[in-house]
Amino acid sequence: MPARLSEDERREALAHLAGWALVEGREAIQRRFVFKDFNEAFGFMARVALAAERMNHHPEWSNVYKTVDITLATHDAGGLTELDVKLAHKIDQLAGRP
Ligand SMILES: C[C@H](O)[C@H](O)[C@H]1CNC2=NC(N)=NC(=O)C2=N1
Repeated sequence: MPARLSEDERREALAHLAGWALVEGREAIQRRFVFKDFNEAFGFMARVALAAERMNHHPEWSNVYKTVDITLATHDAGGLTELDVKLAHKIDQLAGRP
């Protein structure tokens, strides 16, 4: 498991992740994705699930109809690592919203 990012590294990573924000009171990042309908939302989740499994790095997420809320953190490290940054970029790409 990679090491936690320093504050500078976190700031630098966030600067390249439009749409993602630090979670209040916790070392994690979050983003909301709103799709056209449930089918689009769930198709996206299926693609993210496959990518996450390949990386062995998994999101915390919830889905209500066409909205998917995602939080990323590296539980084993107790904070943010490069794995979260990598998965966030992959998720943006899969959502078609880089
Ligand atoms: C045993 C297994 O490799 C670990 O539990 C992995 C699985 N997926 C994971 N996903 C996330 N987000 N954080 C982790 O620390 C993590 N650890």
